[in-house]
Amino acid sequence: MAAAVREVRAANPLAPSITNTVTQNFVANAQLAVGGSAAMVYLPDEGECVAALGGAVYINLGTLLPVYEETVPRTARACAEAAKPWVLDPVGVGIGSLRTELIRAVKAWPAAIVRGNASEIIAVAELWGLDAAADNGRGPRGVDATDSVEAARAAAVAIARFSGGAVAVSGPTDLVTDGAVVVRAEGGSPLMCSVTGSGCSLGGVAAVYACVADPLTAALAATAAYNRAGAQAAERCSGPGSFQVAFLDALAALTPEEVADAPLAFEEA
Ligand SMILES: Nc1ncnc2c1ncn2[C@@H]1O[C@H](COP(=O)(O)OP(=O)(O)OP(=O)(O)O)[C@@H](O)[C@H]1O
Ligand SMILES: Cc1ncsc1CCO
Ligand SMILES: [Mg+2]
Repeated sequence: MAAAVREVRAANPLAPSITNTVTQNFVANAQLAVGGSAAMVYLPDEGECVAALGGAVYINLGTLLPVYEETVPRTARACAEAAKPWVLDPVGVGIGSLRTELIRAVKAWPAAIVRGNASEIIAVAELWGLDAAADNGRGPRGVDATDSVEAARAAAVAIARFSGGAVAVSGPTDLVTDGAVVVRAEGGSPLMCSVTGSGCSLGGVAAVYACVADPLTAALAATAAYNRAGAQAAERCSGPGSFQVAFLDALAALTPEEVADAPLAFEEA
């Protein structure tokens, strides 16, 4: 994790995004704060182009446009063909039919990291037919979780075993797994739920680290960085608005050691 943080600062890797219009700015700024480079695109040929240019791609389904019916599968396929890791954030899975279709479609080119809140991870495992234990989810309420992180454990492990990558479930305690180990990470702040895009930008930062590290290390580094920076920002702010500013400052100031020393609890999956 420390090496990933250090290498990103040294190499300034590009992790392009296809991501929602609500939080694009926060995603890009968080990617820059950790030392990465950002580029947001919408069109199918641009997705293929940036898949070739970038070290890893972030795809977030938060606010779909008709063109995404082409952009998302073509970009995921381009990543798979170029052996580039990509990060899936299945925001709002369950809203409308296109989201469902796209998540079904990209099962063919599995993401190196699937990042979402607990309800989204449970819903993806169900959609991909991966895990019978997962269908006790209550389903996302719009873009927010209604399930606990622990309720998504089996779904997260099933997705990681299927993809061969990592799954990061965010919440009060984060859970990250590669299908062999399950890691829990504490920290952050409840204020992160009052700033839209805390999760989206976590996915964007995971993509930056995936440019230089394996999926599990990248997901853990991003999660640990968020927990550290979130806790520090909460001490320095006076509410959600100043929290977001303090959070970006804290993210930019994190040392590799602070990220690597974040408390993590490992167990066998
Ligand atoms: N109660 C909490 N205490 C501490 N940290 C939290 C809490 N809730 C969420 N977080 C942190 O906030 C970040 C985003 O997680 P969250 O589950 O809110 O994502 P999300 O629902 O996908 O967000 P969004 O869709 O708005 O981007 C993670 O780093 C997570 O650890
Ligand atoms: C609020 C919201 N709506 C669609 S995407 C998004 C950002 C948080 O996921
Ligand atoms: Mg989200």
